[in-house]
Order: sequence, then C-alpha cells, then structure tokens
Amino acid sequence: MPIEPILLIHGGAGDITDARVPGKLEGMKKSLRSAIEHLIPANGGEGSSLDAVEAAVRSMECDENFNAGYGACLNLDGKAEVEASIMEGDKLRAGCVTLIHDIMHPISVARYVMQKTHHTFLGGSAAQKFALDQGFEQMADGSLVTDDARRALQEFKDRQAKGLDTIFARTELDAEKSQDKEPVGESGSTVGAVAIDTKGNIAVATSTGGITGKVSGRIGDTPLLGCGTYADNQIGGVSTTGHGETIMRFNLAQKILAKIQYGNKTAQQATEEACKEMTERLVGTGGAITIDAKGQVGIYWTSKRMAYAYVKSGKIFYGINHNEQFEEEL
Ligand SMILES: NC(=O)C[C@H](N)C(=O)O
Repeated sequence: MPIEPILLIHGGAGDITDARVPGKLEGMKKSLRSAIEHLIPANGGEGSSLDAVEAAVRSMECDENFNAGYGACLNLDGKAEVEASIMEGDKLRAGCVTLIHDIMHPISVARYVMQKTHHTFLGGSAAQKFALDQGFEQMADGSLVTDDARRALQEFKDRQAKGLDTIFARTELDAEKSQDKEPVGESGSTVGAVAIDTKGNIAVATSTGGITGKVSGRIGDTPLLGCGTYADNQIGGVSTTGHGETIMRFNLAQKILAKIQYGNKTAQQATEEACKEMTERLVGTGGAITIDAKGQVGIYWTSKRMAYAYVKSGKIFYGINHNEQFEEEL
C-alpha cells in the first residue's frame, strides 16, 4: 500500500518568549509551503523526501526567526559558527558539517558532503574550503549576525558577569529553572525537517547555530548522527532540538528509534518517552520530531516550548505550546 507523504518540521525547542511566537509560526508555514512541492509535485510526478527536507530547512535558514543560517546564535567571540546534517534512510547515506561560517545554507553544504565526497563529516577550515570549492558563496564577515543574536549574547555575558547559571544557555534556559524569572531576550532555535515519500523513503535534515555564548569550536548534537539527525527507512527518521550537550550524551534520535524498533512503540510514544527519560536523567531539556516507517508522526518536547508544523492530507497542522494544535489549509 502506498504511504501518504508527510513533511514535518521544527523551529527549535527552548524558552521561546511570547514575542517570538508569531514569527516562528509564520516562518514554519512559509517553509512548508515552499518545500511541499518537492514532496508532492503539483504535476502529479514523483516527490523526493530528500529535496523536501533540504528545501524546508533552507527556507528557515534564511529567516531570522530561527537559529540557523541568518539569525544563528553567536559564540562568545560574537561569531556565528554554524553546523548541519542530512541523512537519507534508504542506503543510510549522510552528510554533516560543523564550524563553518558566513555561508547561508549549511544544510546544502552537508548534502554536498553526502553526495560529492567519500566522507560523511567535514569540519572547520576543511569544510569551509570544501564549500567554497563547490561554489558556495562566502559572504562578508558577520553576514549571518542579527541584532537579536547580538542582544542574546550580551544578555548571556551579563548573566555570566553576575555569576548566574549559564550552563543551559539562552536557547535552552527554561524560565522556571532560571534565577531570572523573565528572560529578556532569546535568539531563535535550531531547525529540522523529517519527510517520508510515497515509496517510504525517509529523509532528515537539521541545521543550527548552536547555543548562545558557546566557546569557539564547540560542536553540538545537530551535526551528529543518532543525536541531532537519523533516518532509516526500516524504522523511521528523527530530528532533535534543545540542549546539545544533553542530547548528544543521551543519543536522543537513536533512543527514539530503538523504542520503535525493539520496544514496539508508536512514533508518538517513542518520542515522548525518550525525551522524558533524557530530561529526568540529565536535567537538560529538548524535543524531537519523528516519522516512523509506517508514516506515523511523533512530536514531543520537555522544554517550555517547541515550534513544530507538518503537512498531511493537504492541511498544515502546527503548534508551539503543549496540548495545543492549530490547523489550516495548505
Ligand atoms: N536550540 C538548539 O536546538 C541548539 C542545538 N541543539 C545545540 O545545542 O547546538
């Protein structure tokens, strides 16, 4: 039986302030509307889950409401060091990049690593050189830096100077856990996409600037397979977001897929259980979006909020708060 194609995206988990909610919701809908043609072509042709996840992430990389590409979180030196990964679940091919800068679409560099090299993961100056050799444009220094990202870094430094907790950096700092009751600013959050096409091909893409105030050279969960991204047509696909150090130590994407594969759990049960177990054990919070091999969706987060949206049967379903979902026509 043919599978119903689905495109599911997230726009990051964390302590998303009320002021940033509308921009994220609009940005996700825009992303889905621009990418769905790749999964369900209007001419009735064959769609590609890989093209769809890349297009969805590229849209959010251009949008300063999200922490990826333009609008990425800044490291302590005020630089946007970005990273991304992409994977397809047929032959388990993947491409990952980290510590690149001033390139608008890290997700496409990751795809080039997958398709044009014999390697899976390139980092730092080698990844930057690879991207430029492939024709990607290196924009002027600081082109990805926004005023909001600068403000978030300043706020991080102020907190540090006051001796306040900065372990769970701004994209992740839950107001409840914070010693400040109301965080004044927040830079956007990591973006990700999971899609399944009619043939059951699953693809996943995730892209980020990491966390505000990270040390230069810090690598998070997003470019790591099994942590930020994983796709296997036999089981499912997952993209995660949240506190990277927590997610990578827990292997969140793999934990979710293991529950589906060995624990006979639905995508929703697996996503919810693994996120809860991670936060119970390691305190840091996060969330994930999952599509299993049957085409069922799982969405859950332990952070205050997570922006998510998906297209199914010609409708967009989306939300950002627990126990609240909206829908509208595609
Ligand atoms: N907001 C995020 O999802 C950040 C990302 N997981 C990181 O820690 O690098």
